[in-house]
Amino acid sequence: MIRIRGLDKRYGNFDALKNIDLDVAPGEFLVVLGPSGAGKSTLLRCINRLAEPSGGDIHIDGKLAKSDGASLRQLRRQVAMIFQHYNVVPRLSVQKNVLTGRLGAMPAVLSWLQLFPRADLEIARECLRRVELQDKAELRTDTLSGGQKQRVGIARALAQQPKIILADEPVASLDPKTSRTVLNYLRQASRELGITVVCNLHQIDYAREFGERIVGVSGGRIVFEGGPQALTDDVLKRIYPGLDEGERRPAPPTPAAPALHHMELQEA
Ligand SMILES: Nc1ncnc2c1ncn2[C@@H]1O[C@H](COP(=O)(O)OP(=O)(O)OP(=O)(O)O)[C@@H](O)[C@H]1O
Repeated sequence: MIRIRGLDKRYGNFDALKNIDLDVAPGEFLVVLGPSGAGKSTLLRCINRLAEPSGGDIHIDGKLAKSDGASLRQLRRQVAMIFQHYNVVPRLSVQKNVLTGRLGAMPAVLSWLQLFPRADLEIARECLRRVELQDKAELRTDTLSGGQKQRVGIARALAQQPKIILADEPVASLDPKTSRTVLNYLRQASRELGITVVCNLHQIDYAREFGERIVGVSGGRIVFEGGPQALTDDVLKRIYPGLDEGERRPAPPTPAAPALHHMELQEA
């Protein structure tokens, strides 16, 4: 579904990605693991052309990705994105946020007027049902907890009916229990709908639990590719050079201070 060959991305003199070769199979749930600054976000942003590669080729579903307007529109319809900070519109209802996933598929005049055909309203309802937020459809999105906002982000991505979802650290701002819930919704959708998912994660334990395959990125290069069982201590040393064993161990199941806010807002 995704075929990357010789991908380079430079920012000035800095090599953010160096000679990346990567294949992602249709329907696969691939986790990209690596320390901060490794190049994980840059990799996703090159795949959907939010960042222009400095060299190399990316094929999506057999087609060479290009940067002209028509190619970009087609690419953005096929590839949805989920962000760390949810990127929902706070004052809009949950349903309207999900419907924004339909805008790329609508005639321009209807999207300007925000007139959604009945079929799109049905798609939005079905996507909200998948993340079990159908009862919150009419609420303003800023009344939801962090985990619920990310479920809206997933529903919006699904409403796009994409072939690929790129998830850029989708649970970095959430406590462990909520993180697993959110990743489960994403995995379920991928399995049931056959959507290819590339998911950037910081957390080793989630990578092992959710990744069908894991790619380790360090210093802009792929330093590991394999199944969760192959993610040994030696491999982790390659992905996280300079960190001692204790630091590489999964975080204890207590939420970090910033996540407490989300915990307080969670549903009972
Ligand atoms: N627009 C930019 N201009 C200059 N440098 C950039 C830009 N975007 C990213 N970089 C640099 O490229 C490197 C890789 O960044 P990237 O955001 O891809 O890392 P990451 O692995 O996603 O990190 P994190 O987990 O902290 O988000 C970093 O050193 C970053 O500072």
